[in-house]
Amino acid sequence: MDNLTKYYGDDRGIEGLTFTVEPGEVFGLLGPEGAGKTTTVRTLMGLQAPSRGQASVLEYDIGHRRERTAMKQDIGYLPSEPSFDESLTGNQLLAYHASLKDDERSEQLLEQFALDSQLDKSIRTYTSEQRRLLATVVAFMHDPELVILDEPTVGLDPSTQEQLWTFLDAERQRGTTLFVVSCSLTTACILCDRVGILRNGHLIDFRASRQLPDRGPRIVRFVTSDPVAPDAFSFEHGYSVETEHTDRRSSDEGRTTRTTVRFVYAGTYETLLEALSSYTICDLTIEEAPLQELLAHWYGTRLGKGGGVDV
Ligand SMILES: Nc1ncnc2c1ncn2[C@@H]1O[C@H](COP(=O)(O)OP(=O)(O)OP(=O)(O)O)[C@@H](O)[C@H]1O
Repeated sequence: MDNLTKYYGDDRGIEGLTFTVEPGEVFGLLGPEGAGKTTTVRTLMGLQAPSRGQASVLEYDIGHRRERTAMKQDIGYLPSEPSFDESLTGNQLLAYHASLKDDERSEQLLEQFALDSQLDKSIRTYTSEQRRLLATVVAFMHDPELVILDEPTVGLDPSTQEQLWTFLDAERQRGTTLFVVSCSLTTACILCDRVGILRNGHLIDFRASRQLPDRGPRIVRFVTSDPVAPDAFSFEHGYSVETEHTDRRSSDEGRTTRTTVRFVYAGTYETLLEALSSYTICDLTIEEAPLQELLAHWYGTRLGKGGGVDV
């Protein structure tokens, strides 16, 4: 991409994106909601014209209609929300795609994703997981050199997510180039060799996988009746620690103080559980932190929609 820019009227989608994804690389374009990820994919796929700049996908210049058409047959594309003609069966859909771009491995992929028994049924009857896996088969069936994946694991249950990560990791080992667009740091940490951070339409940084945590950070929130020292959760991989004390009436008519501790944590669960084990825990939740939390930590600012600075 060379200075790839897309404006919607006066609204900026992306501006000045310049970078190259190397053959065989798994590259992650990571950004919060509204940062410009979908704009980048839609522009690369030739679904909308750039306002300025240019890009080549494999050897195809996206500025030329014929080259865009040839490019779409050569690469694989997994949209974030695959849509199909619901009246078709899985077999009919695959036959249609095979007629457009060849079929070298759908049989193997269908077996791997346990979809082979579904193929005579209409897509209308598929679960959302089965639809996503069917779209994955369509994206990889012609054994493309490059696959563009838009939010590949959003909305999948944990076991299907795991299955897709394993599949994509095997694809990496086969040498397929993957361009993964995601707002999930966990997906980026697990899959990518390198990520580009998109914020407010600008690419602000690149990080190699060794500069990423092992997993996406979690928000840990727990409530304890024990006193908590102010620096108790200043771990190497913990940050944004907040504590709040509340006074409660207890059952024996006395009063108890409870402390709620919330922090963002990107270390191992063993270290976390060891730190928590010295407290009487009244309540505990651990959930994936939004990407904004990590970007705020890395770049020292609170980020709003699109990754812009919240003021
Ligand atoms: N069709 C459109 N018309 C006007 N503005 C748009 C259009 N599509 C996107 N934008 C704007 O461009 C910016 C980037 O949006 P984009 O959808 O590319 O971000 P994103 O990172 O994909 O976000 P999300 O994760 O929510 O899909 C946002 O400010 C958005 O409001």
